[in-house]
Amino acid sequence: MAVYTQLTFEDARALIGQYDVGQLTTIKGIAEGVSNSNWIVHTTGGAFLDAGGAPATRFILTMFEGRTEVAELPFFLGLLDHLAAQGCPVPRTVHDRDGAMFRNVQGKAATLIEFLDGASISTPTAPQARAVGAALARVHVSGATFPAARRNTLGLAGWRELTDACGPDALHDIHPELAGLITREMAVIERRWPADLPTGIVHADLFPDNVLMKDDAVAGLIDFYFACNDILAYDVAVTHAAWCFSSDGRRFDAGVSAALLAGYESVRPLTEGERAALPVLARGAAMRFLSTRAYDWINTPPDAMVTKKDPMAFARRLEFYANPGNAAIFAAA
Ligand SMILES: Nc1ncnc2c1ncn2[C@@H]1O[C@H](COP(=O)(O)OP(=O)(O)O)[C@@H](O)[C@H]1O
Ligand SMILES: N[C@@H](CCOP(=O)(O)O)C(=O)O
Repeated sequence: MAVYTQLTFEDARALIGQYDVGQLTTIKGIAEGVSNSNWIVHTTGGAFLDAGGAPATRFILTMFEGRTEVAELPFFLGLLDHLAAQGCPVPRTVHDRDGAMFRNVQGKAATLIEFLDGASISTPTAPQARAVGAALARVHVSGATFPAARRNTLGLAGWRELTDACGPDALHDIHPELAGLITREMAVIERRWPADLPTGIVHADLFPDNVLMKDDAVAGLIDFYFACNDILAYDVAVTHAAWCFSSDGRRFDAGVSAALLAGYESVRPLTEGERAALPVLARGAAMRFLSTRAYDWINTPPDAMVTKKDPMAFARRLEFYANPGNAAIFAAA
C-alpha cells in the first residue's frame, strides 16, 4: 500500500479547486506503488481535455515522499509534458490556474496528472514485450530534444553507497551468500562499466507496474520519477531485467527477451558497442534494484504501509547475467 500521507476530503477539495478540472467528486488511495502517495481523483470536468477532446474527469494525484527531491520536479513533470507532446504514451501534467506544475500540501509537493486507461500486467507475453521495447526506444529518441538534464543519483556510486550502508550482517540475514555476491559483482561492474556509449534521457525504472497496457499495445508509460540522463542501453538493460524473468527471478523467458530487444531495435537500432555492453549493463541493472531493495528491506520501519520488495529476486537475476553461458541472449539475432 502506498499512501503515506492522510488527506481529508476537504484538503483534497481545496487542492483540486486550484485547477481548472471541475469540482472534486471522489478521491481514493491507490494501493500499488512504493515511493510516493497516490490517489485516483474524480471531478466534474473542466478545461483540461482528455485524448478524445472531452473534459477529463479522472486524474492521478501524486504526493511526493522522501525519495523524490522537490527541486527536481520541474525536470520530471516537464519531461512528461515534453514526451506527451512528442506523441509518446505518457500522461500530461495538469497545470494549476497559475500555470504551476505542482503545489505544496501539508509541507509536501503534490501534482495532478492525466489519468491513462490501461492495466499493468504481471506476466508479459512476447508481443507485449515487443511493444514495450518499441515504446522505450521512442522515449529515448524523443528525449533527445528535451532541454533539461538530470544526473543519475542511483548510478554506480549510489549502488555502492547503499550496499555498504546495509552492512555485511544485515545482508547475511537476508541470505548468507548475498554480501559475497555483491562484493564480487560490484568489482566486476565497476571495472567493466562502459564510458563511451550513447547517452540521453532514460526512464530507469520501466517495470511492468509502470506500463499500462491495452491488450498488446502500450497505453501508458508512468512513474518517471527516476528519469535522468544516462547510457541509453542501460535503460534497455533495466527494462530487460524487469520484464524477462518471473518476478522472483527464478525463470528467464527467452521469447520475451528476444521480443523486447527486437521491439526496441524496430525504432532505435543498437550500435555494436551497445550490444557488446549489454551483459555488463544488465549486471549493473540487477545490482541497481538489488541495492535499493536490500537497503529498503533492512531499513523500512515494520509499521510502514508498504509491501517490501524481495532483494533476492534481483540477486538471482544478477547471478543469471553473471553466468558467461547466458551472454548469448544479448547477441544480435
Ligand atoms: N497516469 C496514470 N494513469 C493511470 N493510472 C496511474 C497513473 N499514474 C499512476 N497510476 C496508478 O497508480 C499506481 C502507482 O503509481 P506510481 O507512479 O507507479 O507510484 P510510485 O511512484 O509510488 O511507484 C500505478 O501502479 C497505477 O495503477
Ligand atoms: N521498480 C522498483 C521499485 C521502485 O518503486 P516504484 O514503485 O517507484 O516503481 C523495484 O521493483 O525494486
